[in-house]
Amino acid sequence: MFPPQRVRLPHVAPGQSVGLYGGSFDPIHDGHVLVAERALKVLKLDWVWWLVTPGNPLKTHDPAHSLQARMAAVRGEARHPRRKVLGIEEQLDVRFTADTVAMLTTMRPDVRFVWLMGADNLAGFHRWNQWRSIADRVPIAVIDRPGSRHASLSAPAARAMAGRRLDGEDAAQLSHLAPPVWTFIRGPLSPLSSSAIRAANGMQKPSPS
Ligand SMILES: Nc1ncnc2c1ncn2[C@@H]1O[C@H](COP(=O)(O)OP(=O)(O)OP(=O)(O)O)[C@@H](O)[C@H]1O
Ligand SMILES: O=C(O)c1ccc[n+]([C@@H]2O[C@H](COP(=O)([O-])O)[C@@H](O)[C@H]2O)c1
Repeated sequence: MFPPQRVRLPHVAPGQSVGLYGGSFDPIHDGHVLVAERALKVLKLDWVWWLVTPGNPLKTHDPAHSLQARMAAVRGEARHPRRKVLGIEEQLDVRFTADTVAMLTTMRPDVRFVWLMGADNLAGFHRWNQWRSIADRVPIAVIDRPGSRHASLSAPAARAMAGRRLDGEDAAQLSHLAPPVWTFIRGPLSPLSSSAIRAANGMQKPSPS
């Protein structure tokens, strides 16, 4: 299905765990860094791979910054150890997370991948292309976000996967469990959003998170 030879993945030892943190990062802000660092710690991950998307398939506007500029900014700002910054969706010309996850789990079946997302994304997860196939392939960690907790936990995908929810206190086990399985991670919150930053810079109106 995919031509893996077109993409080189970072080194990761067999059996290690990798948090896949997909995002527009248009631009990156401290809320993103908080999410990655919290996931790394709470889930006891070996790595976080920042997957900078060429463009969110559900967003109607193109990113304000080029993929190269966004990746460079992520490299500059996300200085936590154990991070890698990838543009594999551009390299493979895929846009849907289901395809990205299928490719990665096929290429590295010996790695424990976990998908990371903010709570606002769980609220709309049921609208993603083949969302159930994503949930069937990798555990999912949802990180709390101001104003999104209720909408996410009562969303169609959360209800559909209610029986597969792991208590947040057991989050360190998540990457060891067979999907579908997910957990909700609470902790320090950041009110930051890229759309508010773009609006403050006169780039576009803030979008509701
Ligand atoms: N402040 C935050 N707290 C928790 N999660 C966040 C926060 N900001 C972004 N995220 C999560 O990080 C990932 C990437 O988000 P994205 O790059 O779209 O940033 P954003 O601030 O939500 O942008 P926009 O305002 O343009 O929608 C998503 O999973 C999103 O839910
Ligand atoms: O595959 C989909 O249908 C899909 C729909 C919406 C968002 N995503 C992915 O979700 C991640 C977060 O996107 P964003 O724009 O909220 O940062 C990013 O990796 C997107 O490609 C994926």
